[in-house]
Amino acid sequence: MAPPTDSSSSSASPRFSPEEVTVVFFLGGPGSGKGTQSANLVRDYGFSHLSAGDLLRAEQLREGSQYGQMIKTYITEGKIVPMEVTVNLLSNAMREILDNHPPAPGTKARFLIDGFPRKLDQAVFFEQTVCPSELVLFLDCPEDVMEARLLKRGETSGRDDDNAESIRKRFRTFVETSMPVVDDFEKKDKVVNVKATGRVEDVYALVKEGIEARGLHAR
Ligand SMILES: Nc1ncnc2c1ncn2[C@@H]1O[C@H](COP(=O)(O)OP(=O)(O)OP(=O)(O)O)[C@@H](O)[C@H]1O
Ligand SMILES: O=c1ccn([C@@H]2O[C@H](COP(=O)(O)O)[C@@H](O)[C@H]2O)c(=O)[nH]1
Repeated sequence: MAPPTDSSSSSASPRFSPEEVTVVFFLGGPGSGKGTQSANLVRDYGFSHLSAGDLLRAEQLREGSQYGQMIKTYITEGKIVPMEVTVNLLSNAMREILDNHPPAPGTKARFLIDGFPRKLDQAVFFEQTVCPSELVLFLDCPEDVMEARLLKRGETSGRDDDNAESIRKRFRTFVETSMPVVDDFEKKDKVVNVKATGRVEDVYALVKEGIEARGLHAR
């Protein structure tokens, strides 16, 4: 992985300005459907989708990565990888997308950041050093529904953490560490809260309604 850029210093200004990019954080418990709904949002709203979990899994597998074993352990235990690693991966992925696919003149690039921030310090660090977020989309789903979805996904996903024991740990981390992030953004009136128990297309209809009400329109 490239070494941290200047933006990793908390005294630096953000690497990207909100005039240049729109960042939407996409949160929800494990198995709430973030990845599934992200595909719809990419298709209709012109987002670039960045999944923090996918970036970490790719880094884990990258030959020569100094973080590979550490990431594997954190993921299997359902714990949150130290934020500098994740924020650096996200920030570098954003730079690469902007360089390779610059937005059309007069438009801002849109980034849907899936499964991040999972911890309050990550949220603060990202917004200070990478870019402030515009909105937080939150999929609200009970654990029994998420557990059934994840166990089913685990039959084919090959993921180290789609098993009963890791799922239980991920749920605990979500409640104890990630829900406070959602609560904090709620206080700032930045959260679009969507009930995610219905069929994929019904959840997507609610997602669209919620973000359109906040002024984010299809493109
Ligand atoms: N509304 C839905 N109804 C039924 N199954 C769903 C629904 N949404 C997603 N799924 C299925 O549930 C599983 C988990 O969905 P998905 O991978 O989108 O969740 P996620 O929130 O991204 O999970 P994680 O955070 O663990 O990566 C997938 O197998 C997906 O096909
Ligand atoms: O910001 C993040 C996001 C994810 N992780 C770790 O990855 C796994 C899997 O994440 P998914 O979003 O479900 O793909 C998660 O349980 C964490 O261990 C992280 O550390 N930081």
